[in-house]
Amino acid sequence: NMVFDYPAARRDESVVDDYHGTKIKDPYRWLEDPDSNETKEFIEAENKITRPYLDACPVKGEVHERLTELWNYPKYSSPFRRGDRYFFFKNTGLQNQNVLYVQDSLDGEPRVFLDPNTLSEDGTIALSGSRFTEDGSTFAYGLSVSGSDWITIHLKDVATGEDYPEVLEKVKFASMSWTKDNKGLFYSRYPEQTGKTDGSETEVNRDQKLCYHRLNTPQSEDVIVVEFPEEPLWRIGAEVTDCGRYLIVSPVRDCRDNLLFYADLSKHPNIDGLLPLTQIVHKFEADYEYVTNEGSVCIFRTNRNAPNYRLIKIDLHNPAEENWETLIPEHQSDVLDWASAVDHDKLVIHYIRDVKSVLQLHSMKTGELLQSFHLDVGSVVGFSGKKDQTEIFYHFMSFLTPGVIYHVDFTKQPYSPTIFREVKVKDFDASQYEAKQVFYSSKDGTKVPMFIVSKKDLPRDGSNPALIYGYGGFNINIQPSFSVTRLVFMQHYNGIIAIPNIRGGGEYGERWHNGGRLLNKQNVFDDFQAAAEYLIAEKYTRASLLTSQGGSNGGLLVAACINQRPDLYGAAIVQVGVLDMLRFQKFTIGHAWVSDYGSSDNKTQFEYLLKYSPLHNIVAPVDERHQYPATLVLTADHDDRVVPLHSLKFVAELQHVAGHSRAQHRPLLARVDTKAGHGGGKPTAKIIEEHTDILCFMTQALDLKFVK
Ligand SMILES: O=C([C@@H]1CCCN1C(=O)CCCN1C(=O)NC(c2ccccc2)(c2ccccc2)C1=O)N1CCCC1
Repeated sequence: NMVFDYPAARRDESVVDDYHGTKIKDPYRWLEDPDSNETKEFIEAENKITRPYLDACPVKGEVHERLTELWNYPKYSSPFRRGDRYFFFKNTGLQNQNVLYVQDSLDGEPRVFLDPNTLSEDGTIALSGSRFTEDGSTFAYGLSVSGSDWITIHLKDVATGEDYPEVLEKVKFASMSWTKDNKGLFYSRYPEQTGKTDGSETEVNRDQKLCYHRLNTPQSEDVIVVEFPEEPLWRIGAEVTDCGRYLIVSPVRDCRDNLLFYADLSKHPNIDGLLPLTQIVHKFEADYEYVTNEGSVCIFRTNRNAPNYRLIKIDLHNPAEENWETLIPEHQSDVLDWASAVDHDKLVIHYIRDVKSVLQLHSMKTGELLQSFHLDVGSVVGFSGKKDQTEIFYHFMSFLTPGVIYHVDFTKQPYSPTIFREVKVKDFDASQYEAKQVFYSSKDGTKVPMFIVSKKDLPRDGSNPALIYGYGGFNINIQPSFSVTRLVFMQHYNGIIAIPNIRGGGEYGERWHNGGRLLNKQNVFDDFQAAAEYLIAEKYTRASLLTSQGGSNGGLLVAACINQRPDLYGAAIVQVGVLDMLRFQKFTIGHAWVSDYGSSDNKTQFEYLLKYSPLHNIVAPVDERHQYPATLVLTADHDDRVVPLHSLKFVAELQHVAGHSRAQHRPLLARVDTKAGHGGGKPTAKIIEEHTDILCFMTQALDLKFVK
C-alpha cells in the first residue's frame, strides 16, 4: 500500500505551558495563526497528499453520480402562516440553498419570495435565521457567508419584495424578535472589533449587547436595550411575548442553564435606551424556555427540579419561585423536548420516548392530555403553528422515510392529521431495508440504545462494512433521520449504519447529559467503544471493516476513541472536531463549552481533560494491531464555531508520532475545505463533494467493493 510522505511541520519545542504546575508542550502552537504563510503552506501540503489519495478511488465517479442522483429529490419544509400569507421552503433537489416561497392560500400558486441561490455563484451565501413581523408585513433575515457564524441582518418589505436600505452588522448568535407594532426588532450583536470578522478569525466573542433597531433607520441609530458589561462572555436571548406586552430576556453564559429577566414594554412605548429589567431567575441552575403567556402568567419549559423537563407557570407580577405552579409535571421516562401554543387554548407537546418522537395535544389551562397524534417510529423534524392560529403542520422523518408533512385543522372535530405532502426518493424501495433499535451494555453496565439500519437479510458473519456514528454531548438528541449518503453506503456497499445514543446527549433528559459531561466525559467514550464491540461481537461487522464518524463534539468523540482503542476501527472520520481540550476556550465561542468540558483553568478539570484530550494522547503504534485506523480529519477555513487549528494541530501530531512509525500502514490525512465552515448553510454541491470524499476514503482505506 501507499507510503505517505507526510508534510514535515515545524515542531517548536520551546512552547511549553504550565497548567497548575504541570508543564505541557505545544509544538504546533504556530498553527493557531490562520493568517501566517507557514499555516497556509501547511494546509496546502496536507491537501496535496489527501487529494490524490481520494481521487485515486476507482469508484469516485460512480459514488458522486449515485449520491447526486439520489439527492435529486424535492424537499419541502412545513408551510407556515405569517399575516395572511403562507410560506414554505423548497429545494427542487440539487439547489445549493433552499428557496423560500409565498402563497396567498395553501393551494395558491407559489411564488419565489427569497432565493438565496441568486446571492452567490457557488451557493456559499446562506439564509441563517429569520423572523416575520406579527402582521407579516416585514421579513428580517440573516445571511451568512462561507459557513461562518457571523450574519448580517436584512429587512424586506413582504408586499413589494424590496429590501430596506439598512443592513445590521456584527451579528452572531442573535435571537431576533419584533415588537408587536411591527416597527422595530430586538437583536443581539457584538461590538466592533479590530481585525476581520469573516469567520476565519479566532478572536473570542465577547461583550454581546441586545439592541433595538427601528425599521428604515441606519444601524448607527440602534439603541442598546440590555447589556451585562460585567459579564463579557454572556449571550443574550430575547423574545417578545405572544401578547406583545413583555420582553423575556434570557442570558446564557455557556451551553446550559440561563437566567430570566423581563421588561414591561407597555411602560416604554418609545424604546430609546436601557430597559429596566425585573429578574425572575437569579442563578444558573436550569434551562428556562418561554412557551407562551396569558396576561402576566407565562408558561416556561424547564428542567428545574425536573431532569426530564416540565412546563411551569410563572406570574410576572408575582415571580418568586414559591409562587411558581406546575402545568405539566415531569414524565418519569419521556423527555419533554418542546412545547408550542396553538388554537388559543392548546399546547402541542413533543416528547422523546426511547429516542422516538411522541406528539400530543394538551389543554393550556389545565395541562391535561387531550389527544395524541399517531406517529411511526421516527422523528418530528419540523413544526409550524401559533397561538392565534387554528392549524398546525408537522414534518415527520425516519431512517427509511424521506419526509411526510401532516396538517391538523383545529376548526374541525375530531382533530385528525391529514397528509399534506409526502416526499419520495426515486428508485428507493424502503421494503428492502430494516431499521431496528437494540439496547447494549456499556462498560459500567448502563443500557444504551442503538439504532441499526441496513438492507434486510444481510449475512451475520462479520463480513459487512459498518459505519458507527456518534455525538455524545450538549444535551443534543440524535434521533432517526433520512440520509442519502447512508443509503448509498447501505445499497452499494451492503453497509450497516449504527447510531448509538451515547451519554452526553439529552435522549434521557438531564441525567443522560450529566452522565456524559465534565468528570463523567469518559462514559461517552466508553458507551461508543462498547457499541463498536457489540457490533463486532454480534457479527454485524469486524474491526477492519468498521468506520467511526463524528462531527464537532462528535469529532472529539471519534478522535478520543481511536487514541484509546485504535484496534477497534478500520477507519475514522473526524469532522470539525474539538481536539485541543486544553485551549478550546481561548477561541471564538469555545468558552461556551465549559458546561460540558470544564476548563484547563481549573486544576481538577485540567487533570481530567489531559487524560482524554485527543491532541495530547496520541501514541506511536508498537505493532500493526495497534496502528491507528485510516483516519481522515476534515475542517474548513471559515469554521468559527470549532476553529480549524484543532484539526491542524491534531493531524500534525498524529502524522509526526504515528505516521512515521513502521507499524502504521494506514493513511492519516487531512482535508481542509475553503469557503466553508462548521456545516450550517453548506451548499448542496459542497456537501456532495465532501460525502463523496468520505465514501471514497472508506472505499480506499478498507478496500470496499462498490456494488451496482
Ligand atoms: O457548537 C457547539 C455547541 C453545541 C450546541 C451549541 N453550541 C454552541 O457553541 C452554540 C454557541 C452559540 N449559540 C447558538 O448557536 N445558540 C445559542 C444562542 C443563545 C442566545 C441567543 C441566540 C443563540 C444557544 C442557544 C441555546 C443553548 C446554547 C446556546 C448560542 O449561544 N459546540 C461545538 C463543539 C462543542 C460544542
